[in-house]
Amino acid sequence: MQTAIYLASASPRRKELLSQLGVEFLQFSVDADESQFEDESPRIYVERLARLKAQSGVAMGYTDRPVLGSDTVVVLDHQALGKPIDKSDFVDTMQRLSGRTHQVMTAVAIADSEAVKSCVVVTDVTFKALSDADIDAYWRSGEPQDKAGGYGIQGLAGRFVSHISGSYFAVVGLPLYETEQLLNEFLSR
Ligand SMILES: Cc1cn([C@H]2C[C@H](O)[C@@H](COP(=O)(O)OP(=O)(O)OP(=O)(O)O)O2)c(=O)[nH]c1=O
Repeated sequence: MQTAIYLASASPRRKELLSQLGVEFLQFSVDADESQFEDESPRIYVERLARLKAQSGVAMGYTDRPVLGSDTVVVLDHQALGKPIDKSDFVDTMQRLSGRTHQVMTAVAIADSEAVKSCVVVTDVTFKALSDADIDAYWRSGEPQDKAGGYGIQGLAGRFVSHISGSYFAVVGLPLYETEQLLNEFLSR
C-alpha cells in the first residue's frame, strides 16, 4: 500500500522535495507562532517549530493520515538569523557570512493523534568571500527579502556556496534521506 500523509507547509520547495520521495500527500498551511524563546538554542528551536507545525495540523483535525511539519534556520555564531529587516541589516548579515562556514538546521516532525517523532539535520555551508558588488546585486534581485537568513541556495545565492557538508536538500527545506527514514520509523512503530 502506498504511504499517504499530510504536508503542513505553505512552502512550494517542500512540496517539490516531498514529491521526490514518491509519497502521496495533501498540503495545507498552518499558522504557527514562530518566535524563538529567550535562551532557546537554535537546534531546540527548529525542532520545536517542526513539531509545532505537525501537531498543529493534527489539532486542526487532520487526523486520518500522519502530518509532516518542517522548519529551517540559518545559524551563525550559535544564533538563528531572521529575515532581513532592511538593506543594511541584509548587508551586515552577508558580510558576516562572507568567507566563512555557517550551519543550516532543518527539523522534520511527523505526528498523528497518538505520537510525534522528529529529527534535526545540520549542514555546514561555506560561502566564498563576497564582494560589495555581489551583495548589492543579490539584494537588488529581490530574492533575499522574504528569506530567513537572507539567502536561498536553490536560487541566485547558489553561486556563493564554495562548499557544503551535509544535506543539500535539507538546506533547501526538506532532507530526503532523513525524512524517508523518519517516516518509515513512524509508520512501523
Ligand atoms: C538556507 C535557505 C533558507 N531558505 C529559507 C526560506 C525561508 O525563509 C526559510 C525557511 O522558513 P520556514 O519557516 O522553515 O518555512 P516556510 O515559512 O518557507 O514554510 P512553512 O513554514 O509553511 O513550511 O528558509 C531557502 O529557501 N533556501 C535556503 O537555502
